[in-house]
Amino acid sequence: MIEANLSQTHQRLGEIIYSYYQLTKPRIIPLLLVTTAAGMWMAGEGKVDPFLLLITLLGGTLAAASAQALNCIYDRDIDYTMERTRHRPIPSGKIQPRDAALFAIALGTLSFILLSAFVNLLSALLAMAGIVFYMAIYTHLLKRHTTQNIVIGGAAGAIPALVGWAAVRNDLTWAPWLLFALVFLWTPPHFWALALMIKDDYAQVGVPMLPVVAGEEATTGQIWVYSLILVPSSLLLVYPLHASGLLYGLVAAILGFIFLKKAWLLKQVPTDKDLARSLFKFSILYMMLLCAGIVVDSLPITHYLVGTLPNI
Ligand code: HEM
Ligand SMILES: CC(C)=CCC/C(C)=C/CC/C(C)=C/COP(=O)(O)OP(=O)(O)O
Repeated sequence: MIEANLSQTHQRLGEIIYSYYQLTKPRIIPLLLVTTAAGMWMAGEGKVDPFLLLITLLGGTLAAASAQALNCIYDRDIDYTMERTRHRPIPSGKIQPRDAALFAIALGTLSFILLSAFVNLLSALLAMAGIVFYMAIYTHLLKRHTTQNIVIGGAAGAIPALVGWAAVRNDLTWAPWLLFALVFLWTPPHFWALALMIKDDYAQVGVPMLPVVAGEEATTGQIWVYSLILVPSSLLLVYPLHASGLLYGLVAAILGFIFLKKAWLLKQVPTDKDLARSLFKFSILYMMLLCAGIVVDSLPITHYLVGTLPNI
């Protein structure tokens, strides 16, 4: 009897922990951290202190989780109506908004304390700016009011790259701002490709995502324009900034070619959901590999190997 009660309590506790985990939209956080790591390695020119890395990624995780939990509280009405989001912890009644708010405040506070105490004030303030921008500008001001919601709001998702650089150098030069710009330019193709697939959901709750208001043709046209700016911009890290080298340049060029091809194919058949899905999925791989390219390119072993290549 006691054993059965204990096992029930364990199970209940497990469910509660899982619900809080879900509240942070955990699947998105790893890619945000990958952009932070790219900023760190670029700033450290291949050498990053493991303790600094750990604390920065932990602080970044806590800040992003806090931002997502706050977003879940604010958007609980539309999340309840949309099929994709109906099972989130707040609309499904697993977590009360008040408890979620306490959780989000605790995460945000912990992030600020960790980053300011063990990293530096600039990175802590940037992470806080990310939370405020995502909530106040994207979620509150823009999401339900303009088709440009994710273009301007996308700046929040680009801040973790700045956090990474600032954690190592305690400043912000052209190179981190370019990395910021790459994530910023990448966000519209990333999100609109997905929005093309789930536009009926957004239409149902009156969120003016571009495909809902302007239609598929205009959206794929915009995706194409942003992709056309993104791909050449990614090479600016090599020249004129010299913040990354030829290996990264090669990776960026190959990834960029595939990105442009997928965006172009989608532009030809704007209603094809498979092409939209393909671009959305590739957008995630693109950002992951682009950042991996920055990291690998910065490593001393890469410099050594590139140095041993015969001059052409
Ligand atoms: C305003 C900007 C953005 C919006 C509106 C947006 C929106 C979304 C949405 C609605 C999903 C589907 C998630 C779900 O089904 O619950 C998604 C997936 C995803 N997003 Fe974004 N996103 C944005 C920016 C970013 C940024 C900056 C990153 C990271 C650098 C990112 C990384 C991801 C990843 C990794 C997934 C796939 C998650 C999975 O495996 O299901 N997103 N995004
Ligand atoms: C430094 C720092 C903490 C930055 C915060 C970055 C951050 C949390 C970016 C998230 C971007 C994102 C996935 C938005 C989802 O949009 P949505 O909320 O409209 O998606 P939904 O339709 O799934 O709810």
